[in-house]
Amino acid sequence: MNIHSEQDIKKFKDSQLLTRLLAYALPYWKMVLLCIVLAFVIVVADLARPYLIKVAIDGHINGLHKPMLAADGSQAAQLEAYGPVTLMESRAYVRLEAKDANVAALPSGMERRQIVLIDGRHYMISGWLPSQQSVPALATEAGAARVVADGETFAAVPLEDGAVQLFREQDYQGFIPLGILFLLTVATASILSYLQSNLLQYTGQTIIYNIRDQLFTHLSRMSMSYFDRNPVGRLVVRVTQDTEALNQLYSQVVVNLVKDIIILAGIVVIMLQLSLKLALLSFAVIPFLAVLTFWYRRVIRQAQRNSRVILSRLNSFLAENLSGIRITQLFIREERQWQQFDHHNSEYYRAGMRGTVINSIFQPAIGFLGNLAIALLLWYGGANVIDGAITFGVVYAFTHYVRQFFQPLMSLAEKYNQIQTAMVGAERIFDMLDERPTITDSAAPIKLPKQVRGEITFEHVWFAYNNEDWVLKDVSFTIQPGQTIAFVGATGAGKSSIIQLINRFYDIQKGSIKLDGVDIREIPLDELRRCISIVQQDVFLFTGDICSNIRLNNRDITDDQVVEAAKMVHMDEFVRHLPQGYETRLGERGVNLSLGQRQLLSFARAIAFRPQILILDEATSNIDTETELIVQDALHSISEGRTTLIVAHRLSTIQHADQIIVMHKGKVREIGNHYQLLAQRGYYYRLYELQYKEQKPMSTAK
Ligand SMILES: Nc1ncnc2c1ncn2[C@@H]1O[C@H](COP(=O)(O)OP(=O)(O)OP(=O)(O)O)[C@@H](O)[C@H]1O
Repeated sequence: MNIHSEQDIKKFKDSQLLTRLLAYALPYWKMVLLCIVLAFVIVVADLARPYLIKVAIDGHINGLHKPMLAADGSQAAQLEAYGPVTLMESRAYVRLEAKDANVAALPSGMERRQIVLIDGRHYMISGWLPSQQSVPALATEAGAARVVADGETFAAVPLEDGAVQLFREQDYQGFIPLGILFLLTVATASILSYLQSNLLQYTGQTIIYNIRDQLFTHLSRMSMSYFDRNPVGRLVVRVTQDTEALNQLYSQVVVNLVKDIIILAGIVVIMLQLSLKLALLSFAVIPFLAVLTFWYRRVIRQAQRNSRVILSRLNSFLAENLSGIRITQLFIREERQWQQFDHHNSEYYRAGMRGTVINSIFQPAIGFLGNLAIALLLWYGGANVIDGAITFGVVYAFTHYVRQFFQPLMSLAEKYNQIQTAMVGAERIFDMLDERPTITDSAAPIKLPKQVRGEITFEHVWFAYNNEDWVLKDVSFTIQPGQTIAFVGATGAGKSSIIQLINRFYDIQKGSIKLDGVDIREIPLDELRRCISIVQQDVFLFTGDICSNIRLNNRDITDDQVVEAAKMVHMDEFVRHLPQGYETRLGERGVNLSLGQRQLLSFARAIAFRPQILILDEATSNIDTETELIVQDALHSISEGRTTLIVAHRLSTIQHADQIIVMHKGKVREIGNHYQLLAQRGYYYRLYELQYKEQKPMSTAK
């Protein structure tokens, strides 16, 4: 399988994903609950505003022309039951809500009054206009002013500006608490929104922090075969990008979704309360909305998945190609690599465009439906205001509520994107977390004694990386404690594989590998690895200084031990010449050290850890002959009392080994020391001959 072929994982049901995602949020349920409570208060404050405006319009701006009750000043206390009383010329007046005006029987001593506006002048008429759409006109009858409306005639008294002001006074007074309330709702909503968003961010970031930690710990336990299958780029995307998508889910979506639901429910309730007819009219667009949302959900989900898969491929490709940029440039493969990149890039572009097109249809369509609802309101509500069935304030409030109703729907697209991205991210993360390391401790591990002897036995070992092509076939040998053993053989013979098996980077399929007589599968992994150090041809340096690279942050290794190890491999002198000595920082992958210097550092690292078993896999291949002689010399003393395994192509480096194991096509071909093998005149002899033929005459006896 091509490692770039990022899979579209569809292992989990959405409900499973949600349950697992919620499980991460569970420890923070108090915070989440607090956020939801805050969201509730914010919604109440938000929804109160249009209602306050409605009260201002209907109660005060249009309040002057409401039907009134009038009584003698002495009855003012009685009138106060209806609302604030205005006193004018020893008469008391009180406004009635439109519905109170339908009461036919008047309490005794009370009269109907209403202020009407005709040709820019206010008149107080003795009675109520028959309906709100009545158009009053002035008529004079025997010198007295009369007002005629819908065939009814009312006695009328013109009101002076001062008198109108008197009636307006309660409106001016009414605006003050309304204004303060309005301001309070704005301030409350703003402050609580600030608190809520910070709290949400905090919760989201903490959850994601935990997930990232879990991922990293999980990854560091994974077996080598997992890393063979998964390119680094992909894993990096998982830990950084996919977790960020989850953060969005926790900090933006979850609580806001609850908030949106409260808003929608709240608006529906308020609308039904204010006017059943207008509410039903506004809801007429909901079926269209449902169809639109259903369509959107279906298409965007697929588009999102595609886009994520392609992005992951692009990232993996980038990560791999940037690490290998030297090779690309050396072999002048830029054009070809660019073509491949361009292919991924344009696929991602197309996937992105598809998402954009879908969104660019959905959002305006929702907007259109919202405006359609408002148009219906204006048409029907407007006509009803004129008829007097609905007040202007209600229609005004409705237009606001419809807008507020559609706002969460408009941002639904965005949220849906976030949810989808998060779900895809969650799928990948859980898929990764569910992958169990294939190399684990056995159920009942056997602890090693404090002092490991270092005897290694291979008994009929069969091994394949992919369970098919045998790399090692029936390999058996024993290495006595403290012995130095060398592996030789052609490229691909299986030497490095043997090394990888000893520290259980991979597990074998058949046979057994034993350390001090215990099958290594029974030994706790960290105990096994603690007693083995490996020096490889390709040395990896971590960002940090030389000292930390030698001791790999192991606090048990003192500074003196680091220096001692460096001295043993003759690295000390060179390090002391560096500007900051052991504290010299190494750039990413230690670009400021030569290959040979890196290998020396790797030697020092292996020695500092004082392992019982030392493995050198082509460890001196990059070191010059002179330094190699010094290192060989050092090796002599280092390998004293330690089991040492050496893989080398240069036979000169392994002649002193106690045993040489000659590998050929995954099998042990010959075993013996240098002289025994030469005497056998077999495969080793031929190798030796090839390497030394031109340098010195053959000597097989000593
Ligand atoms: N990580 C891996 N995944 C799959 N196959 C592998 C892996 N590493 C090595 N192999 C295969 O195993 C076989 C033996 O490889 P190994 O590295 O053990 O040989 P070697 O004798 O050490 O060779 P060299 O002298 O070149 O280092 C090779 O055919 C190689 O293709």
